[in-house]
Amino acid sequence: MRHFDLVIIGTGSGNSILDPRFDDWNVAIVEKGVFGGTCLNVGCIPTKMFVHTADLANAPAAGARLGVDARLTGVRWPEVRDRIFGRIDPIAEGGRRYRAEECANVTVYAGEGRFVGSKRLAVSTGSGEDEVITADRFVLAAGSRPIVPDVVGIEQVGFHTNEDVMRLAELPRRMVILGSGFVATEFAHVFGSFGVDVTLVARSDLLLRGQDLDVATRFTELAERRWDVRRNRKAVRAERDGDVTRLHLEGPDGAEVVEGEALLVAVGRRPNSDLLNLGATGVTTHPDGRVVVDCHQRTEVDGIYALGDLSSPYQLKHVANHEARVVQHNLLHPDAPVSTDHRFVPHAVFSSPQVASVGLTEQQARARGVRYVTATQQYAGIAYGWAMEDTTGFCKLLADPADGRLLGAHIIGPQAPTLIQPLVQAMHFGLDARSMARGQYWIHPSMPELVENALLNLPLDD
Ligand SMILES: Cc1cc2nc3c(=O)[nH]c(=O)nc-3n(C[C@H](O)[C@H](O)[C@H](O)COP(=O)(O)OP(=O)(O)OC[C@H]3O[C@@H](n4cnc5c(N)ncnc54)[C@H](O)[C@@H]3O)c2cc1C
Ligand SMILES: NC(=O)c1ccc[n+]([C@@H]2O[C@H](COP(=O)([O-])OP(=O)(O)OC[C@H]3O[C@@H](n4cnc5c(N)ncnc54)[C@H](O)[C@@H]3O)[C@@H](O)[C@H]2O)c1
Repeated sequence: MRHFDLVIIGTGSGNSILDPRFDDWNVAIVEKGVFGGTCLNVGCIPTKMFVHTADLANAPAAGARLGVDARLTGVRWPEVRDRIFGRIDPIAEGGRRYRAEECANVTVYAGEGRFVGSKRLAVSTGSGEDEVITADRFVLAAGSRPIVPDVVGIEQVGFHTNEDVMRLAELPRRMVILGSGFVATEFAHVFGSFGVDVTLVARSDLLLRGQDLDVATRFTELAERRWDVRRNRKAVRAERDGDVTRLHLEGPDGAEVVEGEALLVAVGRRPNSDLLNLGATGVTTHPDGRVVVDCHQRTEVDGIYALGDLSSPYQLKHVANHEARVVQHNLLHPDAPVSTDHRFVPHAVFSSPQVASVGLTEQQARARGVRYVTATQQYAGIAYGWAMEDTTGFCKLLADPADGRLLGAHIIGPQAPTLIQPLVQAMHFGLDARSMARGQYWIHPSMPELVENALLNLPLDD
């Protein structure tokens, strides 16, 4: 039985832990899927390559209003798809080859890991025979996977998830998307822009309902102009009839049916902890399946760490990367561990319009009884937004009226993920709203004046 100094399960963020400081460690990496994990292969990176392409496909329609007549004459889906994965796949394979062939201290196991005892992992290698390996330390970085909702017949209809929808052989004429969060709204933008008729089925009253209420409301209003949005619907049954998938819904007006040539399921992701038989090694999980870790990313078992979607309350790549850096430090310096900082985790939804957010929403501030004031600045009210003739975007801020400390920031509109970053910085480094607004130049006429004016609008105590 081979024994290692360290075994890493999962090659998404887990793979980034190894740097030259680990060159004299005997390490095994276990990966059951494609090297590089979700973000590279089926998540952040390819989706944003499709989103960028979708934004271009949308440009002619947006131009007409401003007197620029252009026409979208077609989207060459097979070329778009192959261009994107022609860039992604070699990176995944290159990463695997580098670890397997060029890192003398690293053994790559291509198979599924499953604990069979205390710090004992069985790896299925496909040959029928499992290999059991042991280690002093483990890093659990096994990520998450799409949830399949409890809908009668769904397993039989051949639904898609983010794992395969970006590699469709051809664009469907119509697509039904079940879900109303990040994945659903990003893919609705992509496929809708490419000419697919999108029907979005939301269980809730609002799309992106985790966002600040004003943002979610505005996003939902705009989405209803682009896609066939069915809100407050419960999907009860799915069936396939030739090329068509039908989804039977129950809603406020009773039963109805939506249909399309493709069905995309995007109703959230669950941690892969259930695949690891963690009980055998003493690692515990929360009721939602997340591995229990402390602020140093340590599980309850000495020497076993966890990170990313497997354990985090945030299923975001920048969070998984941050947690991987914490684990990396703590493996090297177990007697001087550093902590994870989850205080101000931003996120962005790359749909259309774009959305970005950090800190408390107004509904969270109210529920927590926090004293706050808010201010909202429309894009239309700053020079560049006015020049663009934007009529729907805004920046909303929440701050402590006593000291001007920012509590939350929410932007919906062009370049929202970029515009939010100075606000993330202000929150991290404790910069108050007044100093931030008045203590520096803001380039005129540029988009960040949106942030400047939102800050100036805050009704802070004198
Ligand atoms: C469509 C989509 C778009 C996204 N876009 C963004 C975005 O724009 N920005 C952002 O911040 N986040 C985004 N995310 C979220 C982001 O991709 C994840 O938060 C991040 O990739 C999680 O990284 P991880 O290392 O925890 O897990 P992963 O990258 O999923 O890595 C886990 C790896 O472990 C392997 N594995 C699992 N179980 C086992 C086992 N038992 N044995 C061996 N190997 C195993 C898996 O095959 C996988 O390769 C997106 C997610 C999706 C689905
Ligand atoms: N831009 C980004 O950073 C990005 C992009 C994609 C995914 N992600 C990450 O991946 C995670 C998963 O994305 P997601 O969109 O799958 O999940 P999500 O949690 O964002 O949204 C899931 C939605 O599905 C709804 N839902 C749940 N069960 C349902 C059912 N049976 N029928 C209809 N609707 C149902 C929920 O109410 C929720 O609104 C995100 O939370 C996010 O952390 C991030």
